[in-house]
Amino acid sequence: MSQYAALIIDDEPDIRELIAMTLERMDLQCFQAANVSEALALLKQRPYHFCITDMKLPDGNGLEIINFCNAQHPNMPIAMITAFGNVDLAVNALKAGAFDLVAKPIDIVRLRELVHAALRLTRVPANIEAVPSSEGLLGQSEVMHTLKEKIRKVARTQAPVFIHGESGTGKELVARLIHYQSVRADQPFIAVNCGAIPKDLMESEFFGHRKGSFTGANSDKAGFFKAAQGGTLFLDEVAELPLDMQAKLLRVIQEKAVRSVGSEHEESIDVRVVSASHKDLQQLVDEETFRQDLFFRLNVIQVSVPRLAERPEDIPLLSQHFIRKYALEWGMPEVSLDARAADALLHYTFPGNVRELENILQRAFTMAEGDSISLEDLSLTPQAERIQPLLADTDAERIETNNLEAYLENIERQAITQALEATRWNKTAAAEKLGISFRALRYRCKKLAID
Ligand SMILES: Nc1ncnc2c1ncn2[C@@H]1O[C@H](COP(=O)(O)OP(=O)(O)OP(=O)(O)O)[C@@H](O)[C@H]1O
Repeated sequence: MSQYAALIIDDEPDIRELIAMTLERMDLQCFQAANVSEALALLKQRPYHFCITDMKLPDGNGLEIINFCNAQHPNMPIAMITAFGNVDLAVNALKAGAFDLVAKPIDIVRLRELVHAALRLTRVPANIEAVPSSEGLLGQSEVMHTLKEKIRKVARTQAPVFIHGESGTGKELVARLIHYQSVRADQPFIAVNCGAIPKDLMESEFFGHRKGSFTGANSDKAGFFKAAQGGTLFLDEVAELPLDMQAKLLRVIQEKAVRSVGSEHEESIDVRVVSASHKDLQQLVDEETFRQDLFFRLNVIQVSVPRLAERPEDIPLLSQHFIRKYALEWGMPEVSLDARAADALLHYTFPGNVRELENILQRAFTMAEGDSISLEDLSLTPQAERIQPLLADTDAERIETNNLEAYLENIERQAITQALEATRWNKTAAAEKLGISFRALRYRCKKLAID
């Protein structure tokens, strides 16, 4: 007897038959329904390992099936059959929790791949705590529970995800968890910082190049998309992509194919794109620095990562985790925070979020004498200094100079250094503080020889 059961919902008997034949060859026992009410009746009778439903049904639509299953069978992957060009409905289906989409006319090879992926879901740990602890997202606060639940749900679909949150909140960690909870867990996870790639190398870094296609291309290179084949490509700081690159990226995502620089052929790719930014992409779209169509593609599902200030109750747990981590890494005995230090951390605002907390504790750990970390060891920047405007008194002075350029460079250097110090040399956070892009900050640091 077959190990798996599938439910096929479509009002066209030919399509149901085609899907049933394909699935039966894959050793699935198939049940069929021609409309929503038949489907709901079958869903109430027994569990299924997989469900595929048409979007438009005579007495309703596929979203009703998804909503019913979200409540009754939350672990069953549901694929949605969509008519070509119906992007809005497709996006709604993914947002509602559909596992993946199948375009009409149905491509049997693609359907088989999709069913394989759906059945693999049963082998993926449903519980986020089952992921190795080094990868774990720490936090017992309510906002973190909500986030973990969302990650669990999102990991079970193939939809693109956009992760929004301030610098250092753990966006990359969230992206990794989405990958490791998904059917792609045993395939590569490739993380790319879009703000750190030189503009003229972008195309070759993303899509690869053929040997000899430009000066310096001494061998074939695969590029990020091909490196992530079968897995997940994480585009961090996606707002930093220049507009021409955004257009190329959109094309690759739409076509599911890449052409390396210097190659004549396109190669098909199967990569889930997860992106992140601390910036408000909708605002960038309004300002016309980010393409609306790309935003629409990337932002099918949005996950927000809370600031550390929104979950102070997690600070003790995180502190203990980082102290233990450095004690282990450096082979030293574990220390604890004394009462004043613990209290100060609870009331600190952490513009650099969890990363800043980690940096503070790493430094304090090296400073600590004896078996505890004191308030002094933490060297917290006083609140007043952090909110003082960067250049508070320049306009009060009379400016006299015979070298305007050097004078301005000096002010620029001062502003950048202060922002870097205030963010513990976290360039992403410093750039945000200064209101410039990560790339612009990198360029200015280089120009002004700030190390
Ligand atoms: N909830 C958490 N539990 C444990 N460690 C965390 C958590 N959140 C963040 N971290 C740690 O904090 C550091 C920063 O996290 P991460 O790089 O994921 O942040 P980010 O939001 O992607 O930052 P950026 O926007 O600057 O790229 C990492 O070392 C990460 O492991």
